[in-house]
Amino acid sequence: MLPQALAIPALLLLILLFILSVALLLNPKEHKNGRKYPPGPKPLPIIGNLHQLGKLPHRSMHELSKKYGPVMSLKLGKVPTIVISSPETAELVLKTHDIVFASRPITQASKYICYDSKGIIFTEYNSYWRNMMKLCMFELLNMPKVQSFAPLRREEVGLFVESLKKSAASREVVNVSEKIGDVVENTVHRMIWGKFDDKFGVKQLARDVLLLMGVLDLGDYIPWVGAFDLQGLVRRFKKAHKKFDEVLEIIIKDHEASARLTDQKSVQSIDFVDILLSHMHQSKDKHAITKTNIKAILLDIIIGAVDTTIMSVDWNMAELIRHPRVMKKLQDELKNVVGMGRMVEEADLPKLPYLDMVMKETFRLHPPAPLLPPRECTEDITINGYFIAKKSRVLVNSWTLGRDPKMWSDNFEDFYPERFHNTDIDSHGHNYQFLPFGSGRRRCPGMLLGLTTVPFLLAQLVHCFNWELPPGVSTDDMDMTEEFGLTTPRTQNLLAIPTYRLIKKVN
Ligand code: HEM
Repeated sequence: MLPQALAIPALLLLILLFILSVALLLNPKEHKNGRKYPPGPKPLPIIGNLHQLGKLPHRSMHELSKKYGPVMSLKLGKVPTIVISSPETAELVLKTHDIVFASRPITQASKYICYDSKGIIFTEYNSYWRNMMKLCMFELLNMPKVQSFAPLRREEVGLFVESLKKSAASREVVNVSEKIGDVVENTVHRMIWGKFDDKFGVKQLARDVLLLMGVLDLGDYIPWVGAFDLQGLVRRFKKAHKKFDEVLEIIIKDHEASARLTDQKSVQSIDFVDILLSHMHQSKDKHAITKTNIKAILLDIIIGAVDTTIMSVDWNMAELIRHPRVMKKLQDELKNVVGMGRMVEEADLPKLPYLDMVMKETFRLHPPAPLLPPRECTEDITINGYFIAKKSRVLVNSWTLGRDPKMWSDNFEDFYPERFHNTDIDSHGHNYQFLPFGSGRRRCPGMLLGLTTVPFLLAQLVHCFNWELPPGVSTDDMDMTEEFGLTTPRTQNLLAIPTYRLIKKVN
């Protein structure tokens, strides 16, 4: 018999143990080996929680996280996956423990299309990635380099405005999304290859690659689907890669030949291929840059730059047309700062605070990469009290962060750029409720370029033209549904009629 003094605590302990065991039986995942695992919906055999992703996984995960919390566990096929859904936990992953989450999983697409993951985006975190990132940051995407391409952007945007002016003169309905796509593609491709006539169809090949990269590849989650190529994707990946590679070879050979012919190219005509070729085989160690590395970087730059920029400008225009008050306020700012006699110059951008707020508000509601490209955890770690095993895939739901009512107040669903007024929230990745370019070591290296191209193009569209929807279409009819892929564009193209509004001839 237990002494009376101990009997009551022992009984209490027994009751407690019983309650705990029942709780563990009901939710066996949450505690194992003394570890507390993140909660999440129960996975099915083989597919795990794949069936719960729906057409728009960021939205499905948003709904699930309301029930399971900001560190949620899913099993995608056989891949343990953690979804991060609050600014506090995002900070733990992207700042406090950044190095543990700085790797990316290798996917079939990155293996077969992106030169066995030899670029930047889909590369594991290691000395190879650090070297490639350094090369990109110092040689291609730093501020002086971004500025050196300003004349190119100005020329392409000038052509873009001229073509819209023609449509305006004939009151044509313009496919604004397509036009934005063209000007962004022209700008990015010219920066990469220089002025070219695209006789090999590299733009279309790049489009094919971008489309394939966005397909949900079940082989990444259920190995036998990949091994037997049941979706037929591996065949398509290899075919797209081969075609793209053949054209790249020709373009690179062309550049090598012209480099031999002309010792000195003018600074303005130097493109990314020239810059990268000048670094080829410079060092003798394992980090020497080879032609394959160059091709992989060029492809990753296309993957990183094209669709993100197009969809950013497109969503901005769609939101502005839906919100005439905001459009008018932005046009007034442009009128006051730039005047009605000329187009916007890049030098004007820092003097346009409302334009900056509009762009941020669009990024908040429509982040181009709503789940950020996946990270992979490189060691066992505990986040917010939850154990996360090495090799888990980690998704930061940037779309949810932009809708956190604690951070953005109850009107978080509204398009209201003024919410950024008098705040120090910027796009650089240290405000964890707002991560359009990600954060930490893997933050977007093209951020400066993106933060120049997007507002420059947008400002031009808004300053040079008034926009109205086609006859019979009202703002309520605008379909704002998203499509999930590598980025998250609108499913419908934006159609509108421009009216030219500048007074003098465009300079
Ligand atoms: C509006 C434009 C853009 C947006 C919104 C955007 C967004 C992003 C995001 C969210 C990431 C993932 C960051 C993370 O995991 O923390 C990323 C990565 C990346 N972006 Fe961008 N991006 C844009 C433009 C560009 C441009 C113009 C380039 C290149 C010229 C570029 C190249 C890359 C690359 C190479 C990575 C991979 C970085 C790594 O994994 O180490 N991006 N971008």
